Amino acid sequence: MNNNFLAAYGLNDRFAQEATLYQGLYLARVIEQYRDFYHVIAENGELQAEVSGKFIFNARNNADFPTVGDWVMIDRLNEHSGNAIIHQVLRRQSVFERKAAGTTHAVQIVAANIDVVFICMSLNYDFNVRRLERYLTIAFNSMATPVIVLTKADLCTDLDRKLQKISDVCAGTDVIVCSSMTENGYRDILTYIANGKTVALIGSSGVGKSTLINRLLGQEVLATREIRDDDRGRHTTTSRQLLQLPNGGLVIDTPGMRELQIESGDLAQTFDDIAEFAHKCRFKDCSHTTEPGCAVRKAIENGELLQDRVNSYQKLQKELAYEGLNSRQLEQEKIKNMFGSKGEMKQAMRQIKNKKQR
Ligand SMILES: Nc1nc2c(ncn2[C@@H]2O[C@H](COP(=O)(O)OP(=O)(O)OP(=O)(O)O)[C@@H](O)[C@H]2O)c(=O)[nH]1
Ligand SMILES: [Zn+2]
Repeated sequence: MNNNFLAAYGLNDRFAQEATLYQGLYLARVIEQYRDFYHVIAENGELQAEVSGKFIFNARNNADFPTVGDWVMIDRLNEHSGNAIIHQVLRRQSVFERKAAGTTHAVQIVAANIDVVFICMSLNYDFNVRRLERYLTIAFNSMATPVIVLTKADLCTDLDRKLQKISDVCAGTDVIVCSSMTENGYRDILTYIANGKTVALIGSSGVGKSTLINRLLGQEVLATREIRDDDRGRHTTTSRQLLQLPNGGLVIDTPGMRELQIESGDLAQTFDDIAEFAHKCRFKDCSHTTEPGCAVRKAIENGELLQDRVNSYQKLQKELAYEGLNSRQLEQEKIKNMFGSKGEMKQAMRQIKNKKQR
């Protein structure tokens, strides 16, 4: 297998190793998703592919189907006898999901195997610490590493105050300040995009994600807003969803990633300060509203916690869909199906756990 070529598409030892479980099949990465087929990159280059009938039969829900960023096992390396057939999706290292429109239970996977997710927020009108908390929750739940990117520094006059506000809610997450108005305005971001690493950008519309991706690409591949306004639709010049950057990194930019809202998430990590107090509440399922012996309310009274922050925690808690599985649970389910022996499964679970603790 020519893994050097695929390394430029993010192949690492973990996937290469898992691929050896599937004798006679070839490793490929999904770079684009259409309704009924995919574009994948394999060791000889790009191919059109579709899932096998057996795959469809065995799929339990949408989340089982390949998505952009997935590593898959296909049956051929050339197209001469029709589409390549996808037989298997390798276990995802990270996964971004959203609820499918109009349903309460079905989740839709929007991208997989992202190493670093840039949470983009502009320093002017979009600046909102509560929104940042939401995106951090999404990021932590995905198992990708979040980095906060503050855009449009040129439009901000009180940077220090805003940075302080951010450090109050997300100590431990790196923060980058950037601007497209200066030549080197994106230099710091590049330090997070190593060779073969896959990144993605999330954040509200208009914060400058396309501008940033174009800068990273070194060319105007994506239509930014001023171009889009008089030109129909977005991404007019390309429909690629997984792009290679000149420095060897990869960026995933799917419509789904752009529309991510908080739908599932593990709030504990984003709100670990609150969780610490909640631990000491008299009742295990304390809602921190009227219960006696509530350590969270006491912390607010003592000035150890901000009422605002607790409010947004409670609001998010309500919004979270607890029905259905979150992405981590989905992956665990999948491992169970994939690995026959308990030992193999345990090992895989340990890997996930280690990754989570990092
Ligand atoms: N002043 C200033 N404007 C910027 C900066 N970065 C982007 N913009 C402008 O902000 C507008 C929106 O930028 P886009 O890159 O299209 O935003 P986006 O996040 O991709 O938006 P969606 O595609 O809708 O998600 C454009 O007019 C950009 O030129 C910046 O650093 N400073
Ligand atoms: Zn309480």
